[in-house]
Amino acid sequence: MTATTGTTGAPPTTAGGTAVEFSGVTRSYGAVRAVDGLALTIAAGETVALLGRNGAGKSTTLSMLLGLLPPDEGTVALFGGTPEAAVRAGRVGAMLQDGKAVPRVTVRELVAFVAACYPHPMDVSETLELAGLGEFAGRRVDRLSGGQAQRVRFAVALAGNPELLVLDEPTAALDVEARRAFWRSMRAYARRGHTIVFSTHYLEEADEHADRIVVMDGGRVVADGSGAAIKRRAGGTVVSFDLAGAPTGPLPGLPGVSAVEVRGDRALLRTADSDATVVALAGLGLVRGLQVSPASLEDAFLTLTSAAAPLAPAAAGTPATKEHA
Ligand SMILES: Nc1ncnc2c1ncn2[C@@H]1O[C@H](COP(=O)(O)OP(=O)(O)OP(=O)(O)O)[C@@H](O)[C@H]1O
Repeated sequence: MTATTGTTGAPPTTAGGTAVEFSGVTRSYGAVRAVDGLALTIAAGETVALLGRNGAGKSTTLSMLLGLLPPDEGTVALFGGTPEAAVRAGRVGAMLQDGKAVPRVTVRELVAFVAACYPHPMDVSETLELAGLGEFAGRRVDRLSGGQAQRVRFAVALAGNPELLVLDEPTAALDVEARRAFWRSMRAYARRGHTIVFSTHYLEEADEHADRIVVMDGGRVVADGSGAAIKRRAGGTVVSFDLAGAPTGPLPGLPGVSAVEVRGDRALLRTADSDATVVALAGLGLVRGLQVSPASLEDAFLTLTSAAAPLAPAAAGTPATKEHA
């Protein structure tokens, strides 16, 4: 990707190379293993979503990436050096989940102050524009709504014109319109050749805005690839029907079936061969309300993580795979 900027100074651009590298990283809090043997390489210029449920280990991963938390085991490298060195050199901008507003300064003053701390900052007006703060530039930062304050945190992350932008659940407090505007800005920043890592609970956001989705669960990477590749890997087809009191015992053994889930009186079978599954179901007389549909990204996500508690787990014990569409 080529970097084009309309910024002041001469921002360093990362043409190729590795931006982020986790090798065998583990981190526990007491008895809780928040991140468990993480190996992850992110190339410069990639936009990567860390997708996972509450407690999957995303924030802990991002804290280690930023050098805010040391790993118990393993190493984290940014641009081939330590996270601390990359942060000190102004190569990293971060937007974390919390962060208190500084009282009594205006949005523009705050962004200008932060920009001045970096060797190759972005032009302040451009930063405000990109973060959707043009009309609030003169407003005190402690007099903003939750969504506006979130945009200020985005502006602060952008101010240094970082090569690597790290965003922990960046759209959590934003309404639909602000969310759209945020992603537009983020994509514009990514097009300049910068690397972006963001965490999210939202499958659609990950699918729509990232080049690559890293699905975490229980501190581990359970899938890594494009949205399409993840759907392919965990998806296949879902065949569903009304159980009407029929026993579920034979379902996991039907041809093609990789996972079985029961929601109320409905059985959902994930299958790699829907024709064979449907024929077998017909043989058992289980065709009431029969539906055959492609697996959604959400289906894939539920298969890859343990939330669905499938009767016959599809991928239990299999290592995470990496695929690209
Ligand atoms: N400071 C802490 N002390 C003890 N346990 C913690 C601490 N921070 C996180 N944990 C635990 O570590 C695990 C991973 O938490 P983490 O915050 O990294 O997950 P997450 O994917 O970011 O979750 P969320 O989406 O809810 O922010 C969870 O089980 C959490 O309860």
